[in-house]
Amino acid sequence: MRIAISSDHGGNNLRREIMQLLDELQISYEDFGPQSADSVDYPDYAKPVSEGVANGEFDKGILICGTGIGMSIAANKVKGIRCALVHDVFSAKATRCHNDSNILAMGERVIGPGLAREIAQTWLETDFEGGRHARRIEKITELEQ
Ligand SMILES: O=C(CO)[C@H](O)[C@H](O)[C@H](O)COP(=O)(O)O
Repeated sequence: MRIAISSDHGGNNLRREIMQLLDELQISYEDFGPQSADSVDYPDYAKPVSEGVANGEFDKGILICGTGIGMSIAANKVKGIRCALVHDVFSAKATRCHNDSNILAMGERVIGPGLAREIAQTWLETDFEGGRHARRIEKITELEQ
């Protein structure tokens, strides 16, 4: 599994925490920054991760900003992206099982690093269930046309 990850300035610390988790889990990833604490615009950092997942260069993406909201809105503008904004473990599991979400968004100003790590690990390790959920994903895809 290959992961693309980025944040804005509001998500820098949590992004580093999640990259540490990916190292621990021996999951390979590409870090799209930012590399400084300067204020940046989250759509600029959502773009390479979302496009990389949409074009198949990466299997999944992780986006972090202050709330996760801006990142998730931006990511979901890219065709083929199903970005889930998640701040609890139940939803992390459910969005993989039911929505086959391919990007996880979280907010550094919303949850602490311990919960964020648990959410990310659950999301990374949970498979899509298919079945009735596949039919619904097809209908989401139709909305993109
Ligand atoms: O997009 C967001 C809100 O939906 C993110 O939380 C951003 O990180 C936030 O807007 C950045 O705010 P700042 O005041 O410029 O740090």
